[in-house]
Amino acid sequence: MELISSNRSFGGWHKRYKHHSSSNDCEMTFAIYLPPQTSEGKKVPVLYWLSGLTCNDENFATKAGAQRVAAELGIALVMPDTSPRGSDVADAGRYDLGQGAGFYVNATEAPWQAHYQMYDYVVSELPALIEAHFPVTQHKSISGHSMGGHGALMIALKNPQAYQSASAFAPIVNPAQVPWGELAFSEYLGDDRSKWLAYDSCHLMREAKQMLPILIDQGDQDSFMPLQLQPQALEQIALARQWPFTLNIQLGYDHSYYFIASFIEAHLRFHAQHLVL
Ligand SMILES: N[C@@H](CCC(=O)N[C@@H](CS)C(=O)NCC(=O)O)C(=O)O
Repeated sequence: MELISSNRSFGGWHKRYKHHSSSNDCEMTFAIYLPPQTSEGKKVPVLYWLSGLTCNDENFATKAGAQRVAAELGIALVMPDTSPRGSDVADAGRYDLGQGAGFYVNATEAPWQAHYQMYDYVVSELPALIEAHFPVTQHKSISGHSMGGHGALMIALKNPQAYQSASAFAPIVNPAQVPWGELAFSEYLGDDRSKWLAYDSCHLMREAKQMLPILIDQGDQDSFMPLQLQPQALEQIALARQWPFTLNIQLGYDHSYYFIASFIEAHLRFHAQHLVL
């Protein structure tokens, strides 16, 4: 692991690293925010943040303003990249497929399967690396935005024993049924739609055996909501299953980090209720 940069922030440290990922078979970059409690020798729980299309580890770190409340609560933030990267990694020359658009799945189809193993990276490789090298406990929760909201909900629904809680901003809840997901899943997973369901939050919630608390915020002025996001589809399933689930529709808010920055504090405090601090 190689340190790229280190910045003091709200009494803690924001650090960026690169390392060779065995899952993705390429060099990956991630960021970690270590709150001030870790300087006092304390181990803290972790909130993993998964970003959306076109992002890398820096969008959330520089635009969401999460560090102040993470420092107050004593929660580390881990921010992976959104896909494998590099000149020998397949790409598509468009914003919603390929580099910057890994969709947090394990690709099975050429040319993607050689490097696009983001599910294994986020679920297994990265937590093992973080827990081996930083003063953190094994307690973790997961959150994300848009494609990363899909990633956070899908990963938590598939691994309810590994996460205390999950939250999302403007998530793609039904990727098997909307254009962004249909494109990505047909490329990464092939044309057999039954294989897509393994990564579809609506399907996973319908089938789930174990429930974990979920919070979603969605702006009603988000131009992607009608076609790509549809969080009400997940809410219907949650209601039918009496799931511990909250969907807040926020009036006037769009899809941007201005929206995320407005409600990230509420998400951090939600996760703090479920993590051992
Ligand atoms: N570029 C795309 C939109 C991409 C987009 O909105 N990306 C969101 C995540 S889905 C984002 O977080 N962008 C980076 C940023 O705002 O910092 C378009 O114009 O249609």
